[in-house]
Amino acid sequence: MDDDGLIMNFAIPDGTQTFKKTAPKAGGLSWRERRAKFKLGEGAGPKSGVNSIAVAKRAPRENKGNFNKPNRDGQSKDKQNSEGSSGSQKRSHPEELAESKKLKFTEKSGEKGGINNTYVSSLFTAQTKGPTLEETTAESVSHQPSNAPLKDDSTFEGLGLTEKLSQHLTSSMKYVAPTKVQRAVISKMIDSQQDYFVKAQTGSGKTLAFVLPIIHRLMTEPDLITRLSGLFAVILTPTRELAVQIHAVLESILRCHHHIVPGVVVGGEKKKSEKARIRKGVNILVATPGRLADHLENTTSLDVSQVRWLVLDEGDRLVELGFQETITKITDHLSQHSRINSNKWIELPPRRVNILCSATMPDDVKQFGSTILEKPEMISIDRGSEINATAPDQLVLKVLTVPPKLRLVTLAACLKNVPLHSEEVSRSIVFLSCANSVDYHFDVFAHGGKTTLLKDVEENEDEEGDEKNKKPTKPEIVYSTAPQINSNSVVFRLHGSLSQQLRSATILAFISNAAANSNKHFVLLCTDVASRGLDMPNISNVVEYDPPFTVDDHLHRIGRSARLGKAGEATIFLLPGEEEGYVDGKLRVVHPKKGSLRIVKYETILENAFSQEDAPDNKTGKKDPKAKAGKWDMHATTWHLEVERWLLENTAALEKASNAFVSHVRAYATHIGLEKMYFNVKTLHLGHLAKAFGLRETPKKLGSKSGENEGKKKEDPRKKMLRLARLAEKSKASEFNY
Ligand SMILES: Nc1ncnc2c1ncn2[C@@H]1O[C@H](COP(=O)(O)OP(=O)(O)OP(=O)(O)O)[C@@H](O)[C@H]1O
Repeated sequence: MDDDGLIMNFAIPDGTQTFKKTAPKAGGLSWRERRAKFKLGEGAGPKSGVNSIAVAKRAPRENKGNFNKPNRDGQSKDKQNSEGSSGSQKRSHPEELAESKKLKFTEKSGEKGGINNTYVSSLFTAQTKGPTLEETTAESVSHQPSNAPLKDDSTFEGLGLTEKLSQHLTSSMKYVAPTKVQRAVISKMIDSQQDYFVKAQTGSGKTLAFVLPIIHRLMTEPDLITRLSGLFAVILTPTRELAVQIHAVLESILRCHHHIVPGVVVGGEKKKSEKARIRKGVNILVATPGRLADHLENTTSLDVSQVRWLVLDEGDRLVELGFQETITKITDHLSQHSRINSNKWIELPPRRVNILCSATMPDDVKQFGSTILEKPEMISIDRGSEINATAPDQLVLKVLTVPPKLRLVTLAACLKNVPLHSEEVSRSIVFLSCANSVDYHFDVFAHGGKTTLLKDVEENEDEEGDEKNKKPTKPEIVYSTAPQINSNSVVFRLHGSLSQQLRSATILAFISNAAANSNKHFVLLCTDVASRGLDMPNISNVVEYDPPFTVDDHLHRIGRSARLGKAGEATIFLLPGEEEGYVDGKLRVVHPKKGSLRIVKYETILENAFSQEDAPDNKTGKKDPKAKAGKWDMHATTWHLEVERWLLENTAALEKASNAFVSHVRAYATHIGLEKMYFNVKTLHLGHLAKAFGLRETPKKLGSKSGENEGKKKEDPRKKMLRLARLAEKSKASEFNY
């Protein structure tokens, strides 16, 4: 087990120290110099913004009311520790005077100072380590989509599917032609009994690729198959949401042939109604592994003696999440209980066919797969090799190198910048590393907004009506308007610690295309629980706010956009320094198309978003009297100060911020060994990072509580390392990812 970073991660920071860097420091210009160059036209930014640096130097008095102390102070880096004095706040924003007392701002130099030894550091400080990556200035190139339906004369019927099924696909479901992976898999599976690995890019239609040949064979069986005929196919998925989604796909395809019945069993609270459904009979069962194993053990009516297909969808994720043991248990059970009789159901495969499917297929997954699959054939549609997976060609990835302090405000800016569509909903997905961080950031954007509770949107009972869903003890929020983004945004959250009812209600509300939602921007904050297989409409942008744990996770996350030939965009946040090496080291390999990876300056994003603060308010049509044209950096600072102020006034929110920060750092420490050269917890500037959580100092609980270990025997370092590694591994599956 790789211990790198784990022990260091739990060292106690004092809020002022920066960790000794093990890798060379990033060079590059200071924020001020870059900004000045940018404004002089050496960058590509628009001219609307006023050069606050130049203004500051020419007319310090004019800028006295500016929160942005670094601008005012010119080059004296060491004296730039304050967002603004109470006097300065009074001038630009009178109502903030009272607040400023609460904020205990200090003008003292250095990082410490102020009442209770608190300090407020500026967002835009010159000492911030700046990005070194060169901005991409070349014209952006657009590429032909690599995951679209085929444009040659391929048809579903031409692949051998029945006329009834093909017509249903084209007429009712409006699927004109198959995709590459569908052509390859359907033509093979339609009459073979071979096992397959299927690897194809995200959004290329893999679900239909394995589902259609199964349905076709069940439909064409001479003896009519009905729900009473038995269970013939099992599809396993790593998440409940994906299972529910695949079940919905099956239901819509089977509208053309009602005799075949699909079912779904997932973790949650409806075991009794699941049992009832199984008892009535299902022919294709979609399940999460744990839940299926449970039913195999406890539901006597679940007869698996006729199972002819086992599909492991997102197979690599199933392995990563440690489901191998459960899956092995399931396959052993299936094998032991198999009673396939070749005289019955003569058109179905005479043995169980196994398929493992994903956009990424690391070696260990293939190894594990080979223990279940028998002499499998690999069907790989990726333009890369069998080993390397790539992003869809048409997807554009924007890389933003953002100094730690500016992360939160830059995220807000990204979300503010998403264009709205008068006819439909725009959607963004923001990936964070852990559940605590999702909850906290939800509150950041939602505070002051109007919330919608679960009881307002949930369905009252299961379709069988034999089990009422348990009511949560306290009201759960499904979504909220997000005034901290703008008046058109609505924010949602999804992670594994939420109740299943809330998770389902959230997905349903997020993908709703109700007319009333036109011109709205839906933002889903989530962990990697939403990174696999979920197919959601109109995702304008996927934001990887926290870096992925592996480059495969990156491909799956961004794959929520640019699906089935549609254009798509993703943005990844990196920190200046070692993280920038991730671009050439990993990202360019999986985004090989020229111009598909673009380095973008965070200043451009901030300027676009916060210059808008000068625009008339959508509702009132009036301009904000406080606004100063083009002073995006000041507006950005004000936005961030509002967050800090809210935290100071709200102890529960402050506690959440602190927990989120701690979980975030711990999650960061779990990056895989191979990628630790880019994501090394030892190189994080914790103080600056805390600022991006609205905190003025690093939470003490990151390390052990003071005095906690006094008098205790010093733990053997090797044992400690192993203990912490085990702890991190354990929590990885629950707290961080799932
Ligand atoms: N031939 C087709 N024509 C039109 N739309 C299709 C076709 N096949 C699939 N789709 C649609 O394309 C979308 C993506 O399909 P699917 O979810 O199966 O992709 P995937 O390859 O499994 O992606 P991921 O790797 O992210 O799980 C779905 O909305 C699906 O309904």
